[in-house]
Amino acid sequence: MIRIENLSKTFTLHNQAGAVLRVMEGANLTVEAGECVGLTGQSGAGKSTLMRMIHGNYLAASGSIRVAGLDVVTAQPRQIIALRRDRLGYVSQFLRVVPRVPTIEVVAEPLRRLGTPEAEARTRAAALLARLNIPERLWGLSPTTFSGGEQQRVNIARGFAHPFPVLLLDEPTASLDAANREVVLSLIEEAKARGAAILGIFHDEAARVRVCDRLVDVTGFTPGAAA
Ligand SMILES: Nc1ncnc2c1ncn2[C@@H]1O[C@H](COP(=O)(O)OP(=O)(O)OP(=O)(O)O)[C@@H](O)[C@H]1O
Repeated sequence: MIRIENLSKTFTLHNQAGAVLRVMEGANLTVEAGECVGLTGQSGAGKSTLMRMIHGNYLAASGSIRVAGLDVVTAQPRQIIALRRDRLGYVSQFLRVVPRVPTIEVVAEPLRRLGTPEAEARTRAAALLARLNIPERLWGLSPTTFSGGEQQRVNIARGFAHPFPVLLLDEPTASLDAANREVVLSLIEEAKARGAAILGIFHDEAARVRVCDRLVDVTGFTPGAAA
């Protein structure tokens, strides 16, 4: 489902005399269907950079990243847009939304983009919002003024609305209380059970132990570290 081979990444700092940072070299990683792999490694080791490359936000210097059959390193932008629409979900830590769009629409939108009938999309969105304990009186409001934890839960509801075969999770339990953390861990377990391939960053160690089948330390992908 995710197959990364011999991946390298450099950053060119155009505002600093074109300095080139080599941040990753010879990275290999596979995530199979039904498996959850956790990325570890100290701050700055490259966990987020790797996730952004898989999502197609950062361009690799070389190597390949096959996600549900598409190599995102060489793919055209429209192919990446299609991949994100139906096969690759990404739950980042922060919600980014268009102002004034009601919460229920924010959550239903990924389904509507796939052609799900309006009523069905809203029913699914409502079920997820209820499960994540977002009070119904807030569903018609834009989430822009919600608390950090509420915004994170709206983001999770949106990320889990469509049963993506591949999911990237960036600290999905970061600012949640115990009850909501439990809901999110159950959603992850259910996604694994239906065969999703999941790659995540979990600073919450207990969460990591519970949902991850394997851990991969990205420090091994630091230039010079590869054997
Ligand atoms: N857009 C960018 N431009 C230049 N350098 C970057 C950029 N993004 C990341 N880096 C560099 O790449 C390296 C890896 O950063 P990254 O954010 O992937 O680490 P991380 O393991 O996710 O860290 P943390 O746990 O602190 O979030 C760092 O040295 C960082 O400074």
